Amino acid sequence: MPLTRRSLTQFMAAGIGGGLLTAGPGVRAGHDLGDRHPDRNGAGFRGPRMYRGWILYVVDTPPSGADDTEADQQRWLRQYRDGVLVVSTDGHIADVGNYHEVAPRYPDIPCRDYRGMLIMPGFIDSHVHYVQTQIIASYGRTLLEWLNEFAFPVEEQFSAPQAAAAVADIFLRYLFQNGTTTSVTFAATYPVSASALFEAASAYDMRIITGKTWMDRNAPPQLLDTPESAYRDSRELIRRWHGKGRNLYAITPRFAITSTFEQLRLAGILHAEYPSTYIHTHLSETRAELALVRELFPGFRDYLAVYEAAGLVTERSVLAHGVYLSGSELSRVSAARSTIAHCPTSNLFLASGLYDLQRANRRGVQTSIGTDVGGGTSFSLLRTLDETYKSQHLQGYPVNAFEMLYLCTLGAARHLHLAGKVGSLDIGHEADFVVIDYLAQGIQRTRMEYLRSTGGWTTESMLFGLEITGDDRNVAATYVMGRPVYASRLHRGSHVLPPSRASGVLPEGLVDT
Ligand SMILES: Nc1nc2[nH]cnc2c(=O)[nH]1
Repeated sequence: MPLTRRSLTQFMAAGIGGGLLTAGPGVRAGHDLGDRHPDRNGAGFRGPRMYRGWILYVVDTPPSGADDTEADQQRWLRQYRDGVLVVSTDGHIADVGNYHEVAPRYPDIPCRDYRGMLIMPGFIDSHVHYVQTQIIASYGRTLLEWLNEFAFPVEEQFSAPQAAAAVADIFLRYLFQNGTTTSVTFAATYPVSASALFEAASAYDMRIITGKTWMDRNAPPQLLDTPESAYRDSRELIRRWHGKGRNLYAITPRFAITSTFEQLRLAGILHAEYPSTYIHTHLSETRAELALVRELFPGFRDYLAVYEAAGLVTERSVLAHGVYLSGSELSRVSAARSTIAHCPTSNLFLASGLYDLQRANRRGVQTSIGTDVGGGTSFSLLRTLDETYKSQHLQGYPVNAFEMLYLCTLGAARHLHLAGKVGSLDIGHEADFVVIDYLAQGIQRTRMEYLRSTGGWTTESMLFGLEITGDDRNVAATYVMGRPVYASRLHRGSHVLPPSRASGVLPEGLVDT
């Protein structure tokens, strides 16, 4: 079934449920609340803000069992049922706590009322391919066929700066629509494809981790680079983007099948030269891939050993999938403090296999969650947690609601060395947060009414219901560095500007929220 390529014009016209609200770099001036001042566009005021709602976030690793009492939960959970989040002008969290204790301290700061909704840290997607946005749900193939038939052809389009910029912008809007505020994403082999995403993310002051993909074999010739060109181009991109604003660079060899050892070795050398970059690659996703890696690298004891020999297994490595890792490989991933990005919607869609989270936990392996679009089937981390639960439950590990939240907020932030910045709503963090209407769907209200009547309505049951039934319909608003970047049509107030035009042009003016 050949992929029909939609023109970008058609693509951009495709609707998104809510709307982009505002973009542009925030003002950085320390962590004080700051003075009110006109926005750079001159429309509306930027100043400190308060947000009232049910504030919920994890502050430490939740235990695996599901039977902690609410008192035990104090160790690793923060929640303020009638809470308030105070955000400074420079987009950091200045205060957080119970509304009636905290709000009186800030009598002059306007408050947005989100009572009846949750306020949680923005989600962190630890593995996704922005360049595969258009090929989501491409039918009936397993990984290697799917790459040849769908992924490689669409990625060829990203040599054109305009095409890359258009998809980068719409990709970010899908992330915001789904409450995602940090993303570790593949680009294509073309350097311009990485620059386009850095540029688009910079316009929102969003934290993005990406890099050009390295591939010097086993892919269409148009997509190939060489060890030297990949090294040179990546080094140039690192110098241009890494650490600029909130942008971070990931050295991104696709996987062992599409790189010679010489290329992998150069990727490792580049990482050693720029140790604050990340390594982002795929590892041990399908049996067919494993067999091919064995053929291509006959001298190595296993798949991981290829990356180890190239210097690619470090505490800054994000290794996507890890479905078929041996005990020895898991122990070595754990010792290196690398992270496995678990991508259940993709693993099920491509029939790759089931990642064993409990086994990984027992070996001390750090796991985060990735949507892996376009192999994955949704940009929603909530949808992805639903599939996480099912994939793990099938293997005897019905992962609990708080562990799932941890995996795509604080846990991911820790694994990415971003703790203290994102993944939490404690004071001093960057104000990336999502407002969740946990009763947006009728079935969620029906469920709550039943649980309330039977005494089963707790934070945990609310959260679990959200993770299993939730999706972008539950995302009321998304904020990046304290600025609103998305508000759903359902939840938008009259003070909010109309959505941007579908052309992808950024809206003028600001939302006074
Ligand atoms: N899911 C997935 N696995 C890969 N392995 C190598 N490339 C890819 C890709 O694009 N998607």
